[in-house]
Amino acid sequence: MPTAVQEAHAAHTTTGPGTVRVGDMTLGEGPPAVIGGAPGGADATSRPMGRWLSLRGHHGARDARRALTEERARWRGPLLVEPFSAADLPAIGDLADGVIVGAAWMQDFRLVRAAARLGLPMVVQRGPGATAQEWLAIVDYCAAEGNDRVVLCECGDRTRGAEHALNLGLMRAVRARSGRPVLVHLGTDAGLAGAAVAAGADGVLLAPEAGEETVAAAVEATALAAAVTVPTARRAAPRTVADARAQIDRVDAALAVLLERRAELAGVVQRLKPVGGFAGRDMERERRLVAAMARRAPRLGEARLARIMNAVIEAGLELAEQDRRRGTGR
Ligand SMILES: O=C(O)C(=O)C[C@]1(C(=O)O)C=C[C@@H](O)C=C1
Repeated sequence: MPTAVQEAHAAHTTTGPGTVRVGDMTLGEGPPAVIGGAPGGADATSRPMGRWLSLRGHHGARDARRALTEERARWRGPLLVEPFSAADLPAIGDLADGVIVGAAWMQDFRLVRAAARLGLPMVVQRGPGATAQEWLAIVDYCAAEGNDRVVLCECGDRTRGAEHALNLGLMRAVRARSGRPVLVHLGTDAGLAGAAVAAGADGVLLAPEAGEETVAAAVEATALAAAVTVPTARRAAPRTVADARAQIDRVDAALAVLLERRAELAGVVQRLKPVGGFAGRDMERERRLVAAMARRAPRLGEARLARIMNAVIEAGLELAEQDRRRGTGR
């Protein structure tokens, strides 16, 4: 059964780009992907959907086959690899699920073509300062080798002061123009993960060394952004019952994501308060949060919102008490 986030995101894809499968990850469909960062242990609540590895840092000094075999021992999921040179391609063909054409490689057409001939999905990064035209030219080089499984990745431009200025407008335009899934490279900072997805990205790339907390932040921000952007972005007035119901379904999918997150946070409060659960109920706090919501939902108004929020809050308290009894709370 699809999750609420997948349902919320489905609308994104009916008119969105084509899809590219990398191992068992589908880019351009379903929830936005988070690729890279700490693989997460058995008890991790958030894991990346895929990982990537660059062989460039070793300048060819490290044996690609050995590096990839080691990575495979740590990570069984989808693996993308950036070669240092054409010499790395046979190992990548045998052990990886996709190739990354790094931002610094954009002008190396021979390497791009040789990599495309592996037949694996390609993630083509935009080099600093490169125009949409130059970026999309790489896609044509891949296509010329019979490889149409291309994903684009916005990596930003170097600016004075800030090292990494992402161009989300360019990313959005290229996604629409090329009909291909697009990722945004965030490095070790997940702060723009939600903004990237809200701007239309199909996922984000984190630095391979990004820690578990960064992965968790990116997973949460991208899921929430996908859930809330899709229903509010499509405000065309529905004309039939089926249309209106389809739009309601998308809004409900977003609500489900938010309600799940709210329950999780309310559970944290129950564990931290001196008296948690129903016994520690704080009606003044509830009244204030309803009043604040009524300012955003004036047509529903305080009285109706109070009924809705009472049910939401009681469901959260029930769940928190159940978690406490079973010792399962996060
Ligand atoms: O803020 C608190 O004290 C909570 O316990 C959280 C919460 C909520 O779900 O928002 C739950 C119960 C309280 O009556 C008030 C608010």
